[in-house]
Formats: sequence, structure tokens, C-alpha cells
Amino acid sequence: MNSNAQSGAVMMRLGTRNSPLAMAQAVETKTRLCAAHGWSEDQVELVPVMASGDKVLDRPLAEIGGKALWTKELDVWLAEGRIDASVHSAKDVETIRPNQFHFASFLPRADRRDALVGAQSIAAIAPGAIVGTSAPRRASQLLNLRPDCKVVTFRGNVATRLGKLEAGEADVTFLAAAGLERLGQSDLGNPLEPDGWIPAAAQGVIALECRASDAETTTALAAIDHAQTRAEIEAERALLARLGGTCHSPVAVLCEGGGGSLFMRAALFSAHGGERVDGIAEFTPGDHGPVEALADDLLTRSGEAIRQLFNPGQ
Ligand SMILES: NCc1[nH]cc(CCC(=O)O)c1CC(=O)O
Repeated sequence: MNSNAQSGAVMMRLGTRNSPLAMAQAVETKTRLCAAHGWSEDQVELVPVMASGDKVLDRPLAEIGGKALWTKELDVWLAEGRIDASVHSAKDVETIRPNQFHFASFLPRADRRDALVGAQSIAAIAPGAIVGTSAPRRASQLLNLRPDCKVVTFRGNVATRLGKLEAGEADVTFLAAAGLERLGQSDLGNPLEPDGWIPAAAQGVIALECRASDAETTTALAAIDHAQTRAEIEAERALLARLGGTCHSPVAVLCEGGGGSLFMRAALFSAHGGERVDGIAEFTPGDHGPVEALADDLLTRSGEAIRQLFNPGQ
């Protein structure tokens, strides 16, 4: 960060992926930073960085390297000091991160739900419909509820996926309601209530990472941290860490609550949705004992078809 506070000096360089959704998230971050610190627009510089995850679009992320493909270029830029902080979709950030970085801020959580595009509800999907998704959690959860559906790989940014739907490559797809909202396209999706459909860990949240050694940036970012969101995301990530979940692991988790108590529901699925294990936990923010106990209990109750998709203890 630039310690020279003179008017007009760039105070922070924010690295971001260059997809339209990532850019919208970076703009939101910049707006919040300027409001919190009284900086003008040109005092926060957005630095778009092309991520490998945006280059290879013909294969599922889980096959080509997982969530690291969203972070590795930004990580290099951050480590080399070419940017002061990275803007991430919290859901896309691997469970285990380099020690030299830390999450200095989580912005207030937006809509956490998945939305269905092309059908009103899971029950309303036409029998035998083709559903486009590359997310193991979405595919397995869908097949658990609707074994008659056929899942096909669907990657690319939001516009690409909507284009594939338009072109008839699938009848239905899922998109994060938060993503549609940030792109001004909420009207396209039908959000699914968490009672019947559990979203992904950290969905709907923008996370800001900086170098742990950079006290100035850490302090500046802390001004826009949202405590409730942090409590939820840290708990959801603690569950993933305890499960040893990877991008191949169909795990759904949602944490909500307030007033000093958080409530978590989670489910694990087998690859084709034939098996499913559900559980809940209640805990106080920061006390992840019950969350870890939930992870252990879910794996204990799981059969081999689910357990083989997780690496607990790693
Ligand atoms: N993996 C892609 C991705 N990462 C974050 C979002 C949406 C925004 C969010 O969840 O914060 C999306 C798109 C989607 O799942 O439809």
C-alpha cells in the first residue's frame, strides 16, 4: 500500500480476475473502500489478471487443477507486490492457503442461494431433462433428488453458461443467485430455498486477501470487514478443512444465525447422488469444535462411495 496519503495518490492496487462477475465484485470492493476511507475513485486501482480457470473452458475444473486455477496468477502478483490485495469469490478460494497471505476482509454476504435457470423448482424440472453443471455438489445433489435427469459439463463464466442454455446444450442450469444479482440478471433465475437445496461453502461472499506482513493494507481492509459474514465463512471453511474436501467432493453447507449463535446444516453426497448424509451443528462464532464434530460425524455415517471423495486428516 502507498503510505503517501497526499490527495490523488493511489492508495491500494486491487487484483481481480477479469470476468464480468469478478470485475463487478472488484468495483463493489473499491466503492466500499472509498466510502470507508474517504478516498476518491482514482485512489483505488483495479488490476485485472487473467486466471487459468478462465482460459480452459472445455473440461470440468476438478479435472484440470481445481480451485487453484482461480487463485494462482493473483497469488503470484500478490506475493511479488505488484498488487496490494486480491479480490476473490470466497467460494472459489482453496481451503488451504499460502501462509504468507491472510483474509483481511469478508464483505457482507449477498444472496447465498443457488438459482435455477430454465425451471421454476427442482420438482418442476421436466422428466429426463438435461442439466448443465460442472460443480460436483450441484450434480450430485440434483441426481439425489432427481435421478431421472442427465447432467452434462457446463463451464465458463455466467454469460457463457447462459449462452449454452440458449443454444440448447441443456434444458436447465444452476447459477449462484449472488452472481446473477451482481450482473443485474436476477430475473433469469429462480432461487432455491436452503430447506430443500443447500448451497456451497462461502457462496455469495467477496473475500479480500493481502500479504500477512502488510500491516497497512491489513488495517485498511479491516475497515470493511463484516463480522457476521466472517464468522459464517470461517465456520464453513473449517468444515471443508476437517472433511478434507477437494473440488471433487460433493459437499453442501450453509451457516446462518446471529445473536451469538450460529446454525450450520451440511450434506455430503456420493458422485452420482445415490448416497446422501445430512447433519446440523449449533455453535458460537469462532468455536469450531461442534463444526469439526459435525464433519467427523458425517464421515462416520457415510458409506465408502462418499468417504472415498474426502481426505480427512490432511
Ligand atoms: N465457480 C464460479 C463462481 N464462483 C462464484 C460464483 C458466484 C458468486 C458467489 O458465489 O459469490 C460463481 C458462479 C456460480 O456459481 O454460478
